[in-house]
This record gives sequence, structure tokens and C-alpha cells, in this order.
Amino acid sequence: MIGHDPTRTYKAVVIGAGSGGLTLAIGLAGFGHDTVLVEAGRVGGDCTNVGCIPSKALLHAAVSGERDPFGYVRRKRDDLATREDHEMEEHEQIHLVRGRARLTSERDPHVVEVDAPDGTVHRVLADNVVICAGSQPVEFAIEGMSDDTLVTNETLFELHDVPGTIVLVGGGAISLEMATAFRDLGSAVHIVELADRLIGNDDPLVSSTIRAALERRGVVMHIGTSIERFDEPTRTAHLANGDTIPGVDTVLLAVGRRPRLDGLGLKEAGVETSDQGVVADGWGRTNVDGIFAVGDITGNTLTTHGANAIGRRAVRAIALPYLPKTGDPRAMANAVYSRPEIASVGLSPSEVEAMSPAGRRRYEIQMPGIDRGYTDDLEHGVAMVDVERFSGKILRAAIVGPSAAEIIGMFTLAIDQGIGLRKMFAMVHPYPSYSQVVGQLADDFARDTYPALPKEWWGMMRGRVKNRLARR
Ligand SMILES: Cc1cc2nc3c(=O)[nH]c(=O)nc-3n(C[C@H](O)[C@H](O)[C@H](O)COP(=O)(O)OP(=O)(O)OC[C@H]3O[C@@H](n4cnc5c(N)ncnc54)[C@H](O)[C@@H]3O)c2cc1C
Ligand SMILES: NC(=O)c1ccc[n+]([C@@H]2O[C@H](COP(=O)([O-])OP(=O)(O)OC[C@H]3O[C@@H](n4cnc5c(N)ncnc54)[C@H](O)[C@@H]3O)[C@@H](O)[C@H]2O)c1
Repeated sequence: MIGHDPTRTYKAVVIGAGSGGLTLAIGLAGFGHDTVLVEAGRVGGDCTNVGCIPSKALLHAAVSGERDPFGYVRRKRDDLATREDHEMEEHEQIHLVRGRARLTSERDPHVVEVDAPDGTVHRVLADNVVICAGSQPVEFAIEGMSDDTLVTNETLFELHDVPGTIVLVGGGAISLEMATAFRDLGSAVHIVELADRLIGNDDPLVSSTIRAALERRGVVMHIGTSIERFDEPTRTAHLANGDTIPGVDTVLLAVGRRPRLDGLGLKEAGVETSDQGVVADGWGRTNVDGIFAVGDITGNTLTTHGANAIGRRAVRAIALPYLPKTGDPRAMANAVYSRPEIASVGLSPSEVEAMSPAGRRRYEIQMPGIDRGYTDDLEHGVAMVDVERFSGKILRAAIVGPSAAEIIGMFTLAIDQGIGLRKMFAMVHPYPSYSQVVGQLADDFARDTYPALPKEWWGMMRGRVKNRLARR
């Protein structure tokens, strides 16, 4: 419902109605609690309005022959945003307050003030506050470039015409997805990445595979450099390494995110922050009793499913406070919906790298080499898994290839349930599916492990014990 009772103390006030905030409000309502949900912009947050939904809609429009791809994107976005807004307005136990919220120093109950669009200030009293204010794009000005040319994810989906030439600054998740979409739409696409490889927090083999696949589709890479200035009359982008890109219509800045901390009153409320955002644990708890933070604002997760997963734990912590807070969050897979897709789950590549080599093993399968890759003329794709030696316990898995975002689910379940390649070896996959890479990785593991076992036993056991102790 719209509005709240200023004299009543609610179970929780949730700041931000994006992926995290909606999880909290709906989850607490499920436990029978009345919750105030404050939103300064549009219900649905970044995911619905300027993130997941418009980007995936554009990827779809680009291959489905839509005559007005951006019109399609806005239609899908607006339909969903309207539905989510309506759902919140109509919900019996969710009290939607429109305006900008800030914490105050008042506790017991916590007081949150909301600056409404009409200039009035509302006070909301609640036993718990959950900050789900999200993040915004890192931005910088480019010498000589007008606001019409330079866009971020917040303005990209307002375009009307497909650019003839687009430059994507940054070689992370947003750029790889948008490179795919704009190539499919017929644009000339350039990626400008400062680091020495794309998607630098992933495995180098992931970077080189997606790079080769996108280059094959005509994306031009400018790696290890950045954009320096823009010459408006010739519409030429000048890069730091001396490269020039002429005839540029649009430049998308996608160089990472920063938490939306400004104006939240965190200092007044005594909430600890770092460069990454609000400091919060795996239950969303901050250093202040009764104040939680979930989603991009914490920097702990930068995905919708991450905000959702930690959000559910925060719901439990608020609704069932007497239950012990044990257990880490479940394995969280990530996916980039480029073509081919990229997906990974488990430890980070650097965490795997830091482990004793004697206690672990890497298996890799080139996806063009499996039968489905052959029938589909697949040129680039790889599946790799790092496992504990002998047990086959999965440390990390990464896939670049068709259906990677779906196949990774098998490894996610395996990590959650402690199923190793030793057990996955017996699993039967439909022929000829891309999921057969999982079976082939398990076959490689079996071939490599069992014959070597008598020779390696002691070294392997020492390595495993060392690794397990190091991860305590
Ligand atoms: C282009 C792009 C594509 C993406 N694609 C994917 C994807 O495919 N899959 C995926 O999992 N993730 C994706 N993401 C990431 C995903 O959108 C975010 O991780 C997710 O939206 C974070 O949820 P959140 O609740 O933390 O923040 P948001 O969803 O951003 O919600 C925060 C809300 O808080 C509101 N707010 C802020 N300050 C205040 C205040 N003081 N008072 C009241 N309200 C306030 C904001 O208006 C906003 O509505 C993508 C992101 C981008 C940019
Ligand atoms: N499918 C998904 O789940 C999905 C899709 C899109 C975005 N997202 C989320 O949104 C977040 C933001 O995405 P993003 O792509 O903006 O950030 P990112 O952190 O994924 O990538 C940013 C890239 O920009 C590069 N960079 C930094 N400064 C630069 C400069 N001056 N010039 C050139 N390159 C520079 C970095 O080296 C990095 O490779 C991601 O962390 C991701 O979690 C998720």
C-alpha cells in the first residue's frame, strides 16, 4: 500500500526497492511483518530499469529481427517496472514511501527520515533498517566529448538509433554483453580495456577465449589502453596508445561501479564503510545492531542473484533472530550473457592459484572438440575445472560457450552438496548436448587420477591437508 503511519514502529524499513530491497520487503511480508519500503527512483532498481532487464532485452532484440530494438527494450523494461510498482502499491503488508531516505542517530527504535518529492519530510520508525541503495557507474569526463556522445548504463537504453560505430570503454561484464548486442545489431564495435586482458578477475583462459570469439565476430580490441580525448568535428576517439577510432557515434563508459553512499546518513548512524561500500557480513549485518545492508551497496555482491541470496539470509536474521547465524552463503555462480556466454562458480582464480599444486588439479576441455561443438561449427569455447586431487572436490569451474550460464548450475549444486568429479563421473548426459563437457571433464579426472594413485598418494594427502588447513 502507499504511505505509512508515522506513529507506528515497523519491523523494518528497507531503503531502496531494487533487487535487494524487494527481496527484503517481500520476504519479511512472507513472515507476516509489516515493512516500510522507501524508493527514491523507480521500483525495480537498476536491474529492472537500467541493468539486467534492458541489457538482456537488447541482446534478444538484436537477434530476433526487431525493427525498433530500443523500443522493444523500453517496452519490456516499462511493462516489468509497472508490474513491480503496482505489486508494491497493492501489497497489504508493504508500505511504499516515495522519496530519498537517510538514517539518523536515533535508535531504539531506529528513525529514518525521507525527503518526499513534494518537499515534505517523513519520519519512519522501525526495529530494523535494511540499506539496499545499490551502486552507480564510475564516471569520468573525456576531453572534447559531449554528453550526447558519452553514455553509461543509465542512459544507453534511451538511444533511438543503432549507432554506426560504438566504443565500449572497459572490458568487463557490461561491455562484453553490449559488444555482443551491438555487433548483432550491425554496429562497428571497439572495446577499450585498460588492463592487459578482458574480464581480468576471471581466469586468463576465459579472457583469451572470449577475446578470440568476439574478435572472430568482428569486435575490435584495444587492450592495455584507455580513451584520452575526442575530436568532435571528425568524431574521432584518441586512445592513450596512439590508436584512433574515427566516425564514433556513441561511447559507453562501463569501467565498474561505486556504492551509492552519499546522503544516506551513514556517519550520523555510526555505520562503518570502506572503499567497497557499507561493511556487512554474510547475513547483511553491519556494525550497528539492527542495521543491515544488502546488495551492491556493500560491494560483497554485484549481481541480482547475489542481492537476492544475501537478502534472504537477512530476512531470516530479522524474522528469526534467535536462530544461530552459522554457515556461509551458498556458492554463487556468475554469468555474462555475451555470445558465447561466460559462467563461473567457486573460489576465485587467485585463491586456487594460492593453493598447494600437489593437492589440486586442473582439467580443461575445448568445447569445439565435443560432438555438439562439431555439429554447430563452434569455433571458440572452453570448460575448465579446478579440483582437489583424488577426491575431485570442486574448487572452481568456469565455462565459455553456449549455455554456459545453464551448465554452471551443475557445478554450483556440486559445490553446495560436496559432490566431486569422482561422483559426477557416473552421471549420464544427453547426447549430443553441451552439458557433455561435464562428463568429459569427469572422464579426464578419472583417467588422470586412478592409475597415478599408488605413486602419488602421500604427496597428494599432504597437499590436501595443507590446503584444508590454509582455508580454515
Ligand atoms: C548494465 C547492467 C547489466 C546487469 N546485468 C545483470 C545480470 O544479467 N544479472 C545480474 O545478476 N546482475 C546484473 N547486473 C547487476 C544488478 O543490476 C545489480 O547487482 C542489482 O540491481 C543490485 O541490486 P541492489 O538492490 O543492490 O541495487 P539496485 O537494484 O540498484 O536498487 C537500489 C535502489 O535504491 C534506490 N535508492 C538509492 N538511494 C536511495 C535512498 N537514499 N532512498 C531511497 N531509495 C534509494 C535506487 O533508486 C534504486 O532503485 C547488471 C548491472 C548493470 C549495470
Ligand atoms: N550478467 C551479469 O551478471 C552482469 C552483467 C553486466 C554487469 N554486471 C555487474 O555490473 C558490474 C559492473 O560492470 P562493468 O562492466 O562496468 O564493470 P567490471 O568491473 O566488470 O569491468 C570494468 C572494466 O573496466 C576496466 N577499466 C577500468 N578503468 C578503465 C579505463 N579508464 N579505461 C578502460 N578500461 C578501464 C577494468 O579494468 C575492468 O576490466 C559488474 O561487476 C557486474 O557484477 C553483471
